[in-house]
Amino acid sequence: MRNNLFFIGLGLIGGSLAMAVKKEHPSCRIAGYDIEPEQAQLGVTLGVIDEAVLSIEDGAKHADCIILSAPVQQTLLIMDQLSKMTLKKGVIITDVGSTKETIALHANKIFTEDMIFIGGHPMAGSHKSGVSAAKAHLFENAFYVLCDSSEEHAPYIEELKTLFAGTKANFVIMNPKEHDLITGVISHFPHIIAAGLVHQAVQHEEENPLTRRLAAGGFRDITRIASSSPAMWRDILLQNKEHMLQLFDNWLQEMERVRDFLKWEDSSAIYQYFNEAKEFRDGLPVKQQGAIPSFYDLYIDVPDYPGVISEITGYLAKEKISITNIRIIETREDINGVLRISFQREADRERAKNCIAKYTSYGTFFG
Ligand SMILES: NC(=O)c1ccc[n+]([C@@H]2O[C@H](COP(=O)([O-])OP(=O)(O)OC[C@H]3O[C@@H](n4cnc5c(N)ncnc54)[C@H](O)[C@@H]3O)[C@@H](O)[C@H]2O)c1
Ligand SMILES: O=C(O)C(=O)C[C@]1(C(=O)O)C=C[C@@H](O)C=C1
Repeated sequence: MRNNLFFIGLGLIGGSLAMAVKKEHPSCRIAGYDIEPEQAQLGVTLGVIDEAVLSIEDGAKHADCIILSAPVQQTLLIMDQLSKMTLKKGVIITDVGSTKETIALHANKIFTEDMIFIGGHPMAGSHKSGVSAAKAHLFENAFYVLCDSSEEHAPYIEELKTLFAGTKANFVIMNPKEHDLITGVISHFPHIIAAGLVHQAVQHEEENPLTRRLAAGGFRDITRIASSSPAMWRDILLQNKEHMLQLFDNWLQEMERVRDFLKWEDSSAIYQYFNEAKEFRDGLPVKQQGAIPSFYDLYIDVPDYPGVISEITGYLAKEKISITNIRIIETREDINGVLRISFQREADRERAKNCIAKYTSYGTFFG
């Protein structure tokens, strides 16, 4: 068992992985380095890591396994630094980056055979950044891609899976190029669209100041990911440039196609367009996170009075039930509002339903 772990870049993903490791293997000693030392220090305060080190060299020389969890362009630079250091023979080096091909090619070029590089990508996350947002269960049921199919590395891959067993993720081996193409479609390009929709609203706001205030459920849902870290997404796009450029061409054609349906008032084509999308979307697995994290929603019929949100969250806090999101869907004078609370796990939603029934007479239903 590899007992000394070293995380470089201690934000949402590094922190979450460190917590999952510690939960499964309490005897592991986890050190962390972050270019912003207060992040690593916060990691110690929050119990995410055991020790914050002040340089990469300090943490790397004793490590049995090094985890690179910084934005992907930074990962390349950190790899360069590691390749020039004296590390433990047979050290496993892995990363968590959202892109895999450039990193894999770089590792092949610079690491000696005593440095075992296995590229990785736990495919769940959030628009939040920083170690304070880290959660041990972030990757539960998500896919955890490992990009290494070499026979010689098979035993090391097994070691890594054992080390990361606390993530409760589903490990899959994938070719880096294939990984970048698929994640380009279902993760990277959608982030461009979300940011694009926000830019469109900003332009409209100049002429119609009500735009921001009217931005309701649909706009908020589809643009949630526009709140993600700009540095992280800049790096991802730069590393997945070729696939992204192709996806831009496909997207422009797709928008032309639907634009024509509308231009010619082809109502059956418009219906078909939405219906096909709905069928695919409705068919996505809901109990598995995959790259699209599932949120388990609970709707609560609540009276419309100031303080109702804190009443409900108070009951949930009493029973230590964590929520990921909360929103009033509809509030009008004199009628009930509907409060939507999202949970990361189905079990939490079930507990919340029972909790609300215990303390109130408000109706609840699942979304
Ligand atoms: N956020 C997600 O949803 C998600 C999901 C899966 C994978 N990833 C990947 O995980 C990695 C980290 O993303 P995150 O969401 O944890 O971001 P984050 O911003 O929460 O954390 C990244 C941390 O890396 C630090 N850092 C930056 N440059 C560094 C350097 N040169 N040396 C040391 N530390 C450095 C930052 O200060 C920050 O604390 C990225 O490569 C990203 O592509 C993100
Ligand atoms: O849930 C989110 O906010 C995410 O953006 C998570 C998300 C994704 O696109 O699904 C983002 C990047 C990752 O590499 C993996 C997961």
